[in-house]
Amino acid sequence: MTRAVLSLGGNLGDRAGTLRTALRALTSEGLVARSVLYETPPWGPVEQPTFLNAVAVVRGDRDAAGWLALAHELEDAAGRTREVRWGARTLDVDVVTVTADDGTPVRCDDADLTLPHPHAHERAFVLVPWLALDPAAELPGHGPVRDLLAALPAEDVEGVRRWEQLA
Ligand SMILES: Nc1ncnc2c1ncn2[C@@H]1O[C@H](COP(=O)(O)OP(=O)(O)OP(=O)(O)O)[C@@H](O)[C@H]1O
Ligand SMILES: Nc1nc2c(c(=O)[nH]1)N=C(CO)CN2
Repeated sequence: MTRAVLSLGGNLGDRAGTLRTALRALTSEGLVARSVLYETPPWGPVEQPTFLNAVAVVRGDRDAAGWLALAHELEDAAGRTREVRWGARTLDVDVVTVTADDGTPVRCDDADLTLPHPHAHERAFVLVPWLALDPAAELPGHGPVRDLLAALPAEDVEGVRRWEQLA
């Protein structure tokens, strides 16, 4: 068994409906916990609409490649097409970390699967929902999520706003 932290986001179409459908699909995939939805300003160089984001923790029989395959299945089910890097999309599901049951983090350096996710430590849209879900969360190789958030510009962190009440 492994445990994966997934980041879900989207900024096209029915953002909340798409995210809720994906989160519901995770209930049959060993969903352990999920954050509420947050509204987040676009991260990165592309000018684009505001995102809704959430973080989910899942535990199941899949290995790291299996969690990535699930991420792609969810994106495909949301009608996502792959166009501009870091650009607008109906649904983006990133695998943030995968951990074995003994606590060992899985590390991968392939272009197809890099673990931990190479940008998670600098993305308030990942760290804020993750910390709300798990105050003891740690990003392997980077440290406590709480400390990573404290190191980000305040405006990045304050831009991430809770969009729905506690689930
Ligand atoms: N940890 C990971 N989680 C999800 N995709 C990954 C990961 N590591 C590598 N990839 C690869 O990245 C490729 C491009 O993903 P995608 O189009 O979602 O990029 P992006 O969302 O624009 O950028 P980012 O991955 O920085 O959020 C995917 O085909 C996937 O195989
Ligand atoms: N706020 C926010 N910004 C992003 C997001 C996202 O999910 N949320 N995903 C991106 C794709 O890599 C690029 N920028």
